[in-house]
Amino acid sequence: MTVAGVGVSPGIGHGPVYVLIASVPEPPEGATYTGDADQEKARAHAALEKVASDLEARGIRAGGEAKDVLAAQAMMARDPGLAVGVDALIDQGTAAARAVYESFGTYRDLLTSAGGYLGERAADLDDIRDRTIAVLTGRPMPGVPDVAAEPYVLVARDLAPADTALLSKEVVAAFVTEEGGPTSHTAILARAMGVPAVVAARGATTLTPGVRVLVDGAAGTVTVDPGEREVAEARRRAAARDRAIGAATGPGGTSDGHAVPLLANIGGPGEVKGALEHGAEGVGLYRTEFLFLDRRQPPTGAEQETAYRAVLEAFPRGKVVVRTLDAGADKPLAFLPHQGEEPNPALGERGLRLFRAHPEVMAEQLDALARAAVGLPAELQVMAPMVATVEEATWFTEACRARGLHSAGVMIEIPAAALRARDLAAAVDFFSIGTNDLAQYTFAADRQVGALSALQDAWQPALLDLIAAAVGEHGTPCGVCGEAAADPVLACVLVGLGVATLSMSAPALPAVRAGLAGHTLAQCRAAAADARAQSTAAGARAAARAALPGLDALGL
Ligand SMILES: C=C(OP(=O)(O)O)C(=O)O
Ligand SMILES: [Mg+2]
Repeated sequence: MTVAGVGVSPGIGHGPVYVLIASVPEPPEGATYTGDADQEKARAHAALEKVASDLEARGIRAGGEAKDVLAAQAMMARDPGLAVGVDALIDQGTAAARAVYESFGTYRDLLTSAGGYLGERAADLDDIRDRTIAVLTGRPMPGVPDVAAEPYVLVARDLAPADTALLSKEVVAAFVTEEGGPTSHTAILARAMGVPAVVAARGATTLTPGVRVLVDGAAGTVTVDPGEREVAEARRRAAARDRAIGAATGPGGTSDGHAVPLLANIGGPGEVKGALEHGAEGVGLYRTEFLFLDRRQPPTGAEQETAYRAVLEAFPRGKVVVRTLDAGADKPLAFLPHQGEEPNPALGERGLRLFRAHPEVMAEQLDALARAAVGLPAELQVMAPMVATVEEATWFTEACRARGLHSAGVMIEIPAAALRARDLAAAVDFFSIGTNDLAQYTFAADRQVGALSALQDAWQPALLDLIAAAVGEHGTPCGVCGEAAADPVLACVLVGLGVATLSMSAPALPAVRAGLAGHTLAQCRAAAADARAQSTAAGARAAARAALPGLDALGL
């Protein structure tokens, strides 16, 4: 049997299925136990202690801030008051699992009514409750195991950044999700980790836990219980492709010497090593929001400065494009609450718009960036996300210049900005096209929704037209940092459209480098023209391939 989806991170993954459990069912009201009360209490205490020590061990493995957060959670599980509450309920005949559920409920109400920082701890408490109930009822633990005897294939409805924070290639053989499109965060994280991934795979969560599957992250297939020969053949093909693309080295460019700097998209200093290993010439998109996610307080200016400096130091001769905080919509931040629920978060107060509502957060970030660059040779460029108008672009660049940040640009990810790039060009030093959001807003298709993944296809001719409009003839340099740049065929088309730099998840760099090195600038231009002459995404892809004869030999 094969489950089909959309391949978003190439490579072959093989291993047993682990289905991510999102929640543990509530133990039935009025549940009782048979047997001895002391034994039931001992079971409850042992379960709480197991959860506490597991959390502590995970914290030690993760280190950093996660260690403190998990240690604090372990302390909650060992709270004597909680145990007293559980015991009292067991004395009244309530089963241990239900007693745990109800005692945690009392604590939860206290925390949420206190509000603020304490209120935000309610989610931690729910996590401990669910874990304890899972132990008591013999159910699988919610959350993702971060150690395993053998790398597993993680199957989920969707994955949040917090689910994957502790994972690595050594633990996960592949990701498979039912939701998500090519630009969803599951896809971006998988590519950043170099782990094969298939999204929009309907029915994947019904796969039997433990069954072995073969995931082809390029073809978008998940084959259940494959034969040994099939696995070996898939691995052989992937290795041959890796060898062919690994032969291209050095700075990015076409075969006739048109330079196209190849840059990395990173989420923090932790990804610098991978970027360098894959030959990144600099950073084209530093998504700073990862420094702010899952925090109850924003990072201090000094903490930000350290993170930015670490990245600038790693690229003494290259450029580093730092994007200011892109919060809101799919990246909500606990300390920057919205005024009420937004009915359409992707169309709401996000990116630069949120910064305008909280100018003190932007001031602190820009000041930290200016300090981080002092005395370093790297070329720091700063850009704002979600800019729609000249007025917004001007507001941002003026704020940068006031702090001595000399290269200030904006992302082009809203159709209005692409259409009037000529006007914005006068206000900024550079552009970077975010094709993920540009596709989302062009096709009115939420990038998190798996069912709409076809509309997230960056080969859609309408998107190619908007990219051409953004590059324009204004002379302001324009790069691409959306996931479209990671497709080696599309990368040639983007260069043919006049895009100056390409930035992508680091593991995608070798294939893009090889694709460009196998073609001339004239071939890239012809591929772009042929693709734009088509009326469908499939037609555009086929036309571009036909104009790029070097792809087959590279296995691309
Ligand atoms: C690069 C982009 O930004 P993000 O994926 O972080 O929204 C984009 O929208 O293309
Ligand atoms: Mg974006």
